[in-house]
Amino acid sequence: MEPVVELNNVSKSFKGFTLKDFSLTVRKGFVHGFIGGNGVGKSTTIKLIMNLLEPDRGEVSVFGLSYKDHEKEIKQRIGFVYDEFVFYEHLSLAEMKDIVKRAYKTWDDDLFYEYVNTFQLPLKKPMKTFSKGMMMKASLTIALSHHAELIIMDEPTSGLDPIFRRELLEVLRSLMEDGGKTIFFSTHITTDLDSIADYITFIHNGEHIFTKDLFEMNEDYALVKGELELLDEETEQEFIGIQRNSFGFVALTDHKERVEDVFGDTVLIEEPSLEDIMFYTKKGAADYVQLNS
Ligand SMILES: Nc1ncnc2c1ncn2[C@@H]1O[C@H](COP(=O)(O)OP(=O)(O)OP(=O)(O)O)[C@@H](O)[C@H]1O
Repeated sequence: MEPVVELNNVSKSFKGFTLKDFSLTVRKGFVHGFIGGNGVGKSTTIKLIMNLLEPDRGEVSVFGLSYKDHEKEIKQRIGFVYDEFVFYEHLSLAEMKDIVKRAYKTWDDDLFYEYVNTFQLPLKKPMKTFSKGMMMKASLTIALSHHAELIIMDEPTSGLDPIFRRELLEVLRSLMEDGGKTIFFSTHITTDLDSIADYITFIHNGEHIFTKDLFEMNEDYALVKGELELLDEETEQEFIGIQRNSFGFVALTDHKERVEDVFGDTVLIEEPSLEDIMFYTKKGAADYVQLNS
């Protein structure tokens, strides 16, 4: 499958934080969710993809092109939705549109007004009067009005109410119906991804933990609950992370069938949420560091 974004062993350091040898492929035609806790490097990665930051090491390419020689072309083909206020506050949306449209060869006024209608946005009011949800809608409207092939969004749903989050997911879903488009977005609201993402990348403390197909994740991962006596050095190997309490243990595995064979009906097997997968994967990594330090 054609890669739209490729990061190859990219590193970027700030005081107290390093994105380490980060590699990532975002494939054309899919929705790719980027998950991780606060301050783990999601925005840094997105800024590297957008060429808003330069890597210390490694390579970034978008549409198979490098920013060094093709910055303008790449930016023409991306719709970017950022989590911070990027517009001039005193302008109205109509005024903002007139400024932004000059930058894009493929700007489409009809499409712009269609989104303004869908989102019921005021065209003439200064944008400084917009609520956070309205700002996000305005930002999305601008990002979608030039027929971008790749939509990149940094935390588009954070701080938004559930109704708007659902509306946004609907817009993204209908965008994907046209085919040929790719969406990459970061979030820490993992339930938003369950219904829409094809691939998930999990980042923790600047490290790429995994990129997986969501469908395969649902097939392979399981949350296992049982009594503490079932755990020993050998059976513990079956799990990515284990949490013990006075009633027993809860653990995550990524080879459900094998665990079913090993434990039979002595354990309860449930479908994990993405949040469970993040929690136990992080826990497993922390326990591993503790055991080996
Ligand atoms: N320009 C910068 N200069 C110095 N430190 C930075 C800079 N940008 C980010 N950092 C630090 O790098 C770390 C990762 O930040 P980043 O914004 O990428 O995290 P994030 O996963 O997007 O977090 P959140 O979900 O909280 O927005 C943080 O510790 C942050 O303080």
